[in-house]
Amino acid sequence: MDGETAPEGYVVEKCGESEANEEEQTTIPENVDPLQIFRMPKRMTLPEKQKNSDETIEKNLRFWKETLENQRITKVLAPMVDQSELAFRMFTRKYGAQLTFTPMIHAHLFVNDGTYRRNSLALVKADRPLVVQFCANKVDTFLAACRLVEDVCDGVDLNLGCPQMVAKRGRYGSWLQDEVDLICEMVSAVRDYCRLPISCKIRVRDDRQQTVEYAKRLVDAGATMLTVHGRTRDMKGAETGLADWSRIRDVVEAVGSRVPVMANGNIQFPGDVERCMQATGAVAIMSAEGLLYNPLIFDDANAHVDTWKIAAEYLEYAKKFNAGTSAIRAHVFRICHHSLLEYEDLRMRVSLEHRIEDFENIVEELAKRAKSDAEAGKNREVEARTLFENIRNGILMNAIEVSKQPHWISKPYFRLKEVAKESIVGEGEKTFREKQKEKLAQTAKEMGVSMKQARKRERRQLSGARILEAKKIKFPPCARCGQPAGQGCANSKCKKCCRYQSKHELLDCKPHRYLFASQPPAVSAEN
Ligand SMILES: Cc1cc2nc3c(=O)[nH]c(=O)nc-3n(C[C@H](O)[C@H](O)[C@H](O)COP(=O)(O)O)c2cc1C
Repeated sequence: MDGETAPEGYVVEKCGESEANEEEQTTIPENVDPLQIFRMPKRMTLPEKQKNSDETIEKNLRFWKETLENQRITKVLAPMVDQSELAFRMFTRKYGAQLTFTPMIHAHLFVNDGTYRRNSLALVKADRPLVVQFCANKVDTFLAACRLVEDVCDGVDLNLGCPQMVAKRGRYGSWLQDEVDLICEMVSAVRDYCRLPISCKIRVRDDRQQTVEYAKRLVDAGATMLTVHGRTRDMKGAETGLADWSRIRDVVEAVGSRVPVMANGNIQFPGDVERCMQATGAVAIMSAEGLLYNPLIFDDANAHVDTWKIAAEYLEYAKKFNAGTSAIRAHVFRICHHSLLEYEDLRMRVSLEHRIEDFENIVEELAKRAKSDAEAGKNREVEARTLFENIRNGILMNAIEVSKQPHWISKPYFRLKEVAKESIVGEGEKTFREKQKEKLAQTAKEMGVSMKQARKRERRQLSGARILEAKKIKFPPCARCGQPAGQGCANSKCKKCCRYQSKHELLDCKPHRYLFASQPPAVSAEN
């Protein structure tokens, strides 16, 4: 089936897939437990396309303004690929997030691939209000995707901010901002034919006036809410830098009376929400990285606590809401970022483990070490309090100050460029990055290869050495043959030696699934 030109009322299914028994329920039943997980069905039928009445369009236009006002929503969790998954959405809600966005979903895959659809969207009734975000570059596909989620969320959003190369190749995100007519057509189609209000998430353009014109066009086309990220498309990776809140204010002044504008960028400390609202005039604040490194920044009372406590609680949510391994790993990395820089072996374990129990063990170990670090003389109480006081007094903590705080206290992550801005580097001195670059140029020259190749080789060597190092930690040698022993093996042996010993001595080893003691050999897993 061609998702781009699909006729009305078609059945959406993956090519070659026949799932006669698959449920076709597309709404969350009324009497369901608010925490029960609902997944999108693999097979879905789009109802007849009907044009919205003027009243519906008018109602949708008012929806976000009234919802944000009535529910006093000011704190919003940003859409983040693999990171604003159900578990993290629910976790941040506990600590102050009032509106959440799903990770970006590819509209084309969502419409055409039942397996992708099922895996890309997990929902619970308690996670509302919720916006489902799509990326798309075709009017029909985008509209079909939006109509598929009509009964499971409160709004749909078009991602016009993603600056990555993958988005450039796929022609979506911020790379679509050069095709404003197409964007407007997509937005208008949803306004006219979908029951949900449509919003857009944009980046500021290089030029102030251009940004304002862009925002006006989107609102004219039917956008009922705008999120403005105060960085341009080129501000990414090492060049991320600080968001410019004054550029967000331009948009608020231009269209703020017609639709709500949310500000995004640089929310890293609790007080930043109020500061940003004041500086931009935006009605609400959206945070992404700030919440990843410290999921409690929206909760002024608890904002700076031990990272291992936060990580342990997140893992409970991950278990409850069935988060995927890559999302869990990335969250543990970010929440415990500063501590994992101290404990290299734990960092390696985070990158290699897969099971949730393993992540729990790592966090437990981190807690033990952090506590003993604290007992070993660092004046944790005073330092933590200083950090909090500084924030409360509205003194924006600079990177140097933050880096002085104990690593186990949650705090934001600063990129080198921002650190440099905060005058960690004296005048005329070279930044860490510049020094690294010089070193790499020297290596490349010696090896007679390009800088890119030299960097690749360096990385390969580094990761090889790290994996070997981690393997040493993970797999102690088998007590019999010296090969790596199985993880958690009851006999401290490799699989083969464990089987030999278990069979002859009638022992159980659960990790290797040998049950010679508890089950007769005939039904043992060795067969
Ligand atoms: C891990 C990660 C994933 C992201 N994924 C998305 C996404 O799916 N859709 C989107 O519009 N923006 C995405 N973004 C951008 C954020 O929503 C946000 O606009 C950006 O990080 C700036 O906000 P911040 O300064 O609070 O981090 C992502 C950002 C991060 C860090």
